[in-house]
Amino acid sequence: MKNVEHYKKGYYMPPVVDMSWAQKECTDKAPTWCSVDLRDGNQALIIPMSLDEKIEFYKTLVHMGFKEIEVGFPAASETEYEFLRTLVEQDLIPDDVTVQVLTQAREHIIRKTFKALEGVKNAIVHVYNSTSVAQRQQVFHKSRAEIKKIAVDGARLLRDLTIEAGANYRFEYSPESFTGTEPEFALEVCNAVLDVWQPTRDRKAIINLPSTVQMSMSHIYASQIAFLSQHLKYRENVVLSLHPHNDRGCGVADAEMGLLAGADRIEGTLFGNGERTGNADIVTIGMNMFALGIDPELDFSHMPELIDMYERVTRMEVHPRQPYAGKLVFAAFSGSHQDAIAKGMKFREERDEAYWTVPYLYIDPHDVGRRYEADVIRINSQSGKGGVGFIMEQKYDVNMPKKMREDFSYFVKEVSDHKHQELKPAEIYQIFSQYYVNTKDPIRLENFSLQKRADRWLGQILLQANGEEVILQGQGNGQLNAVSNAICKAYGITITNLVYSEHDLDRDSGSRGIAYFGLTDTNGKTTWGAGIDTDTITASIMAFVTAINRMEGMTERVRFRALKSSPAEVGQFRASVGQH
Ligand SMILES: CC(=O)SCCNC(=O)CCNC(=O)[C@H](O)C(C)(C)COP(=O)(O)OP(=O)(O)OC[C@H]1O[C@@H](n2cnc3c(N)ncnc32)[C@H](O)[C@@H]1OP(=O)(O)O
Ligand SMILES: CC(C)C(=O)C(=O)O
Ligand SMILES: [Mg+2]
Repeated sequence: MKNVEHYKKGYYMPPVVDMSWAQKECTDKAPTWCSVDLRDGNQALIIPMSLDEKIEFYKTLVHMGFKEIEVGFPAASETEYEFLRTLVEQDLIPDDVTVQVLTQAREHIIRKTFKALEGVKNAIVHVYNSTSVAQRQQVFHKSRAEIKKIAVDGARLLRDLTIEAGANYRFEYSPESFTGTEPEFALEVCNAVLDVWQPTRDRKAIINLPSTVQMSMSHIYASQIAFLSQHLKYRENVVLSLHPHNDRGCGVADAEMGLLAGADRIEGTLFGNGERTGNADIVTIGMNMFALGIDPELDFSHMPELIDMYERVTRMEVHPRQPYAGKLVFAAFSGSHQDAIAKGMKFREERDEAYWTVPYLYIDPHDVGRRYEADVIRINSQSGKGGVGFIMEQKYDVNMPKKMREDFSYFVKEVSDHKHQELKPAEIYQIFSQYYVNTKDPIRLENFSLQKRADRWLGQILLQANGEEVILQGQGNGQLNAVSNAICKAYGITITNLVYSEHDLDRDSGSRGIAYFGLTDTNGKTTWGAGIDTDTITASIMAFVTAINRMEGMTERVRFRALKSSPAEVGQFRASVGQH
């Protein structure tokens, strides 16, 4: 690509670092989470949230279990200031929740921030200044010592104003643009800040290391974190926090690796909203833990409602492929995946497995409030019999014979291919009803009678065919046999193989049953049909008639034979079966 020579790495390797953390597989407990949706997320929106929208978002965060929430930058605007005041005045901060506020390391901004905090019981005051080489050179025009002084002066003011307020606020410091800062210098500044705050076991300080702009692969960021974790003063009294952004698309990976490297806390947002490419996505990080059997201690089980709130108040959209949350993340369109999922679900049901192992589904969609029928098996021209069968069985109780499933799924696939559209379960059922159940063309079952004579059954069947009424007669060793013989003889059909099954439609309010017939002709071609009725024998005859109707050339056959009975014969038959 042109202009590649304009770029070089913008990060700095730590001088020495113990990399043994890289041997760990995963974290074994949830970190302290801090949502920065209402500050970092909000400052990245085209239209920042209104007061009411912030309150709604805040209440959701509390409900999900966040114990630390950065509620804003009170010195930034009237809305930001008012929001914190509203939380205080409406008593919206539970005792176990700490609100966090961000401030630049500038005196008038810090003072305004403290004013906004009046009456807050538990607060974290978060002060930052940029320490990177680029910002020292281009923005602040200051030496390392002068940059350190901004941080230390800010830290002192936080300490003094807290004492003055008689409060017990906790403090957080961020060397902003940490990823573009030499790790030794970031360490020097953080240690100088900690020297001012003198953190204790009961009042720990938070050192937050942001990838304000992500500049390296995740193991490099993590080795920078490890370096600070291993060399910070007062380490046991410091909560080491991460604040990854996503410029290289690795925000979640940075958070996960940073935790392995020694961090205790994560700042991030729901669905990764935030400046430019966003902040680290707490939903993904938390759900990644969940999927490994580690309790994230945040509740993501109402994901659809969470998305609804998020999209409404931020005016952002959750991407359909957003991990764990997107509309399509549990969807399988392709036949072999659907087949494996349907079999995996059955296996799980039969074996009552303790652990989730269903192929192609990383987690159980139910755990995040999603539904199998609507979200998992989705039908289009890539789908197969497993998927169509799954929908028909799970949603409509229709359990077709295996070969019929195949036949029906090819039929459905063709419809989808021609329409160039996904087919929803209701559309699939409609296709089934229209083409495979109780069909009336070219022959329509009007009535029938069955009588047993010695060990034989005599069948009479009244049909409407070719615009005429016709009574057919046949006999056989069973009821269905008598009817099928009558029809086959009349229309010259030879059946070489026959498959039959039936079952109740358990969820059907009219307590109907369904019967299926597969009829193989002399060319070896099998045609399928189904019949639904409250009476089992009627359902079976309907299924047989449907399979006959669906046979190739049946319309021509019916027209050619042009069978008809006289009105007197039909009237007599009707009277004999009690039909008027
Ligand atoms: C990576 C991050 O997300 S950091 C958070 C960023 N978020 C925001 O900025 C949103 C809220 N901010 C605001 O509303 C405004 O910036 C305010 C109200 C806080 C301040 O506005 P202004 O007074 O106009 O200052 P502005 O933010 O433009 O900063 C410019 C000055 O502050 C200095 N400055 C910027 N950040 C800091 C800091 N963290 N500490 C100390 N000084 C700083 C700059 O060097 C510059 O100084 P100069 O005037 O001597 O050149
Ligand atoms: C204020 C700091 C922590 C920040 O948002 C960043 O550096 O990304
Ligand atoms: Mg940020």
